[in-house]
Amino acid sequence: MNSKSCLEMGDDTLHNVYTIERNKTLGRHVVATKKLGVGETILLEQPILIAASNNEIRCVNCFKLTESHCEFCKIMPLCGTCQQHNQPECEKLSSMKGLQTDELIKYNETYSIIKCLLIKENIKTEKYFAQFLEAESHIEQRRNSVIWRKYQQNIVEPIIKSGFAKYLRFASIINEDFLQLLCALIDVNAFEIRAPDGNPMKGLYVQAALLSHDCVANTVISIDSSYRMKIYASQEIEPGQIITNCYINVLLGTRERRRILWESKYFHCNCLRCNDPTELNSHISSLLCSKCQGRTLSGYLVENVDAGNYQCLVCCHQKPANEVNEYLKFMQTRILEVQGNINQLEKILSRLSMALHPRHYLIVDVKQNIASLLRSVINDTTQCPGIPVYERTIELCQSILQVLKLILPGVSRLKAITLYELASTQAEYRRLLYQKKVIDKTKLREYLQEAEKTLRESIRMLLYEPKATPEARLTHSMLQEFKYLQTDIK
Ligand SMILES: C[S@@+](CC[C@H](N)C(=O)[O-])C[C@H]1O[C@@H](n2cnc3c(N)ncnc32)[C@H](O)[C@@H]1O
Repeated sequence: MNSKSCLEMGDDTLHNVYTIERNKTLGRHVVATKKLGVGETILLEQPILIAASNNEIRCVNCFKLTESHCEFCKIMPLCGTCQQHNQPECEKLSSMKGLQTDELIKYNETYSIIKCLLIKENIKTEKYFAQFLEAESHIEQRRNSVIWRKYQQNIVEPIIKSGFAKYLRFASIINEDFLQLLCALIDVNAFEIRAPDGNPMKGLYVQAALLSHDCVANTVISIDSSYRMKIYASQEIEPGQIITNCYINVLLGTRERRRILWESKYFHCNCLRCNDPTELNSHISSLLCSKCQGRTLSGYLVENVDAGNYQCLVCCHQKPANEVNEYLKFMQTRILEVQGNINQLEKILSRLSMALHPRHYLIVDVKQNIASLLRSVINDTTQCPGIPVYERTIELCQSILQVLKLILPGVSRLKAITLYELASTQAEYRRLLYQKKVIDKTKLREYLQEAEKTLRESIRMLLYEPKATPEARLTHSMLQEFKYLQTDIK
């Protein structure tokens, strides 16, 4: 992608299916003006800004990692392959004679703010900057916080010292607070997007940022290889209904999700899932009750936030929340220590299964890890995995899907990919059983029809993905596999 298209976002297609409203809790938010069917496009948008994350330095044209800079403006990172970046931006920077470029180059986190200021400087793009300024920043909550002080040192002071402001038309409004405001606006409103190497970057989409959060969102967000965002309905949306996006990983428990949302977006989530101690019956944060489990009554402990404990829904047995959280933190570290080791992960899984609900998020996390390692064994043509490898993969995919179906109603990429892994493992497994003469032709056909049904469900969910995405490419392979299955069945 080049930076020119990045700045042409205002001309993108806006489907006239929503209106922007405002209330006390959500601030501005997006409401459907008509009934939206599953998969219906709500918004297509180009970002106004793409910025590197985690202190990485990326070419401003192709976003690959680089250490070199543009030979004209001598500021913006530009890789050896890219000849130029956004022309007005480069010309403006080149014209700043006497600018202390060292300060900017030394503190590379300044680039995103410099680019923001240049969006305002350019009369063709300043309207997008104006829209961006209307967004929520929570600047007062951030004042003098750790992040504030970090940005003060790494962004605000270097920009001020470089003398950058004096070259801008609106120099008089640039002060420490204004630069902190821009940093806050990016943090609260940017989306995590993928760099060419798969690492995270930040993308600023002014329209899409208007969507409020819900832990069970009614949209899917997809970003293609030219960073164009597509938002489509994951389930039917009625006129007047709020259109929502989930800002965080759905495979976390309420305590973790709320903590992350509070620390990064400065609000307390009160969605249906967060307010339900069973998390929509998924029990993704529940524990086994050591008092009544295994007896006639099998209870689960769910968190009672107000009481600061976990309480059994059947026998009312209690555990202090801090004790539970310490245990979860400890087990999380153990999981990280044994990444990539199937046997160790299986051991941890048995240990977790004695304490946590079978759909607890840590159990799901370990199961996902094991399933993905087993899938690599199955896909590796140099290995001949035995029947237990297939059986275990199928079992794991099925139990992961049970959780996903509860917390991700409607269309979901995660569900589609898990369904695909299940279907292809099922098909390969049954073919192997047939080869080994464990099952006959009739049984094989029956089983392949089952895999075909699962694969069809998966493909149906990925059909709405934009063309230039990994998921669209995956759909292509899935369609091939679907054809093979149909031929085999015939
Ligand atoms: C990406 S912005 C969304 C647009 C924002 N309301 C605006 O007016 O610019 C994220 C901010 O919106 C608010 N917000 C979004 N979802 C919310 C929710 N479910 N509950 C409360 N506040 C929410 C929070 O202030 C959050 O920091």
